[in-house]
This record gives sequence, C-alpha cells and structure tokens, in this order.
Amino acid sequence: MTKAITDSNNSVQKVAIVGASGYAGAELVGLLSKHSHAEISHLVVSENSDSEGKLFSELHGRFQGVCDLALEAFSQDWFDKCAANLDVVFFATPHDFSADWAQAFLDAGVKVFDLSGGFRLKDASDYPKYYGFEHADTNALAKAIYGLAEWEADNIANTNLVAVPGCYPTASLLCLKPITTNNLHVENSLVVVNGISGVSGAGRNASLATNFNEVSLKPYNILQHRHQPEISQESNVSVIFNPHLAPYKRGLLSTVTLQLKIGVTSAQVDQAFQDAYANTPLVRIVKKWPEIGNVAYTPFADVHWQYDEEKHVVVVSCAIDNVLKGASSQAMQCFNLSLGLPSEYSLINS
Ligand SMILES: NC(=O)C1=CN([C@@H]2O[C@H](COP(=O)(O)OP(=O)(O)OC[C@H]3O[C@@H](n4cnc5c(N)ncnc54)[C@H](OP(=O)(O)O)[C@@H]3O)[C@@H](O)[C@H]2O)C=CC1
Ligand SMILES: CC(=O)N[C@@H](CCC(=O)OP(=O)(O)O)C(=O)O
Repeated sequence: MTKAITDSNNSVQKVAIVGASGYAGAELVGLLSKHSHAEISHLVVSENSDSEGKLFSELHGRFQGVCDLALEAFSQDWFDKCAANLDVVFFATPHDFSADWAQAFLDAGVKVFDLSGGFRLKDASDYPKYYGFEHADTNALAKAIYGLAEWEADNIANTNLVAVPGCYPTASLLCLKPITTNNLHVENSLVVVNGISGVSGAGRNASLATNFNEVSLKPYNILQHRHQPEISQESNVSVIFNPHLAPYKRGLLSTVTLQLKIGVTSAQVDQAFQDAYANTPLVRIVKKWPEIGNVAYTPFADVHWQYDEEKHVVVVSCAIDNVLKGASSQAMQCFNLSLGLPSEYSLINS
C-alpha cells in the first residue's frame, strides 16, 4: 500500500539546471516545472552552445507551454551574476564540469545535486582511470553523499552536495544491496552484473556509435566501464560489470548473479527484499521478471529475484528508465528528501 504523501513544507526553492538542453536536464526541467516547491530561475547550457538564446521548449517540443524559458550560456560572469540568488543547482553536465564547479556553488550557499559521475567515487585516484581527468576538488569529493534515494535518505537530507547515482548503478544496487547489506553472499565470490541500456543513455550529442542505424545489440566497455567501481563501492562487493547497448530509446535493465552462503533460505532472501522495499513506493517488488516496457518514461524501479536453494545461487533483476530513475527523477527524490518531503513527492499521482 502506498503511503500518503504529506506536504507541510511551504518553502519555494529557486533552482537552476545546468545542462538543460541535454536528455537528463530536459527531463528534470519537466519534473521541476510541476513541483510546488521549485521555481526555475535559470536554464543553462555551455559557454559556446548552439542552443544559447533558444527557448527550452523550442529544443524539446513536448515541453511547449510547460516551460518556455530561454537557455543561458554558463560562464564566470553568469556565475557571478546569478549564483547568489539561487537556492539549488542541478548539474546535468559532463563529469568534469561538475567536479570543477560544485564547490563554487556551495561557497555561494547553493545546494548542489550532481547528476554526473563527478562526485560518485570516493577514491580520487579512480578519476583519471575511469573518467579521464584528475579530480579538481578532493575535499568536496570526500563530503559528497551518494544519492541512492531508497538507501541513503537520512544522509541525503543532511547534505549540501548529492552525487546522484549513475543509471546502471541505480538498477544494479537496488538488486545487490538487500543481499550484501545482510551478508547473505559468499565473501569474495564472483558477482556478475549484466546491464542493458537504450541509446538515450549516451546523451543527446550525435555520435556514430549511438546512431540508431548503427546500433544492434552488443557488449561495450567490458572490464573497464566507469560504473564498475561505483557499483562495487556502494555494494561493498567487487563486481564484474557487463554493459550492453541495444537499439531502443529509453530504459535499462540490470541482472545480477550472486553465490549465497550455505544454509541461506528462500525465506531469508525474500525477507531481505521485503525489508528493503516494502515501503518504498518507487521501487516495486514485482511478481514476474521486470520489463523495460513497464518502467520506461516512469520514475519506478521494478525488482524481481529467484533463488536456487540447492545451488545457493540468486539472480536478481531490476528495470528502470535510465533518464528518470537512472538520473532525473532520482535527483528529484534527493531534492524532496533535502526539503523534508517524501522522496516520491510530485513524482506519482501528479
Ligand atoms: N542520459 C542518461 O541516461 C543519463 C545521464 N546521466 C548523466 O547526466 C549528465 C548529462 O547527461 P545527458 O543529459 O545524457 O547528456 P547530454 O549530452 O544529452 O547533455 C549534456 C548537457 O550538458 C551541457 N554542457 C556540456 N558542457 C557544458 C559546460 N561546459 N558547461 C555547461 N553545460 C554544459 C550541454 O549543453 P550544450 O551541449 O547545449 O552546450 C547539455 O545540455 C552526464 O553527466 C551523464 O553522465 C546520468 C544518468 C543517466
Ligand atoms: C548507453 C550508454 O552509453 N550509457 C552510458 C551510461 C549512462 C550515463 O550517462 O552515465 P552516468 O549514469 O554515469 O551518468 C555509458 O555507458 O557511458
């Protein structure tokens, strides 16, 4: 049963979205436009963007009449003029932009919700290896809170810097954490995570590799994807991560396989998932294997598992919309938690 959504908070936050011309930023603009505690002050793109000066709704036609603000170009001047009047900024930008600019917004008293990977990894030395740049701000990195909404609600509510999880990590961790936080798995055993994503996961800028005519179904970035250390860090197990790209627009599915300790029963496994998700309206325990078609364009995550008690193997699968639960709607959940609202506020029944 879904819990009632309470709203005793009267504050209205002035927000800016940097990266509003992109896929994740655009979804966020749509969600924030109907949020009763948000007033969109600025929509921002890069300094030399082709989109500067265009109306947001000109670029993303389905938001005509929903948000018709003009896109502004980010620069030091923009920051000096606008940051002090903001309460909140969302970065839906490249990872290095977030790493470079978060502290400046924090110093100006602005809460930061970063949808990129700029603040997700605790070990700064992973940034050159997995992201291709030295992290500019290891102090802020150490303070950032990982924004997996169903698992980190209290920490998210008490920070000014949220690292919103990656899309594959969101689905993978929702599968893994009920098992690993209860220590049901065999320590140091092989944990395999297979992920599959539609092409919107690669962002809006055209590239041959993500051109619809070029994409069939194939693994990519095997044994080197930047989400491997993120999933391992947040599940506390070292995982093998196998991402796949498929020819559809929206949605992502992650299926994980773990070896459980001898003696672990089906009842224990079921209980671990019930304890985690019985009261989380946006994570649905479903009775059949999850389908992308049931979650695409929604903020829901659908989770299902099967345990073989004789082989001690559990397989868990989770489907999400990569741009929503994998990015923008999870950022909204974090924003809600920071305001003391239920994380699903304005995301369901609205
Ligand atoms: N797509 C997805 O499924 C997911 C994306 N994310 C993350 O969200 C972020 C955005 O992703 P996505 O929307 O897909 O990417 P897009 O490529 O679609 O959009 C990127 C946005 O960032 C803006 N931008 C680029 N450089 C700068 C800069 N230097 N200063 C200010 N703005 C800049 C672009 O504006 P313009 O080009 O007009 O200048 C554009 O609005 C990324 O970090 C991504 O990893 C996270 C989870 C899932
Ligand atoms: C299909 C595709 O290319 N997906 C992207 C991941 C999505 C994304 O934008 O990454 P974050 O979740 O880390 O922000 C990739 O594999 O790099």
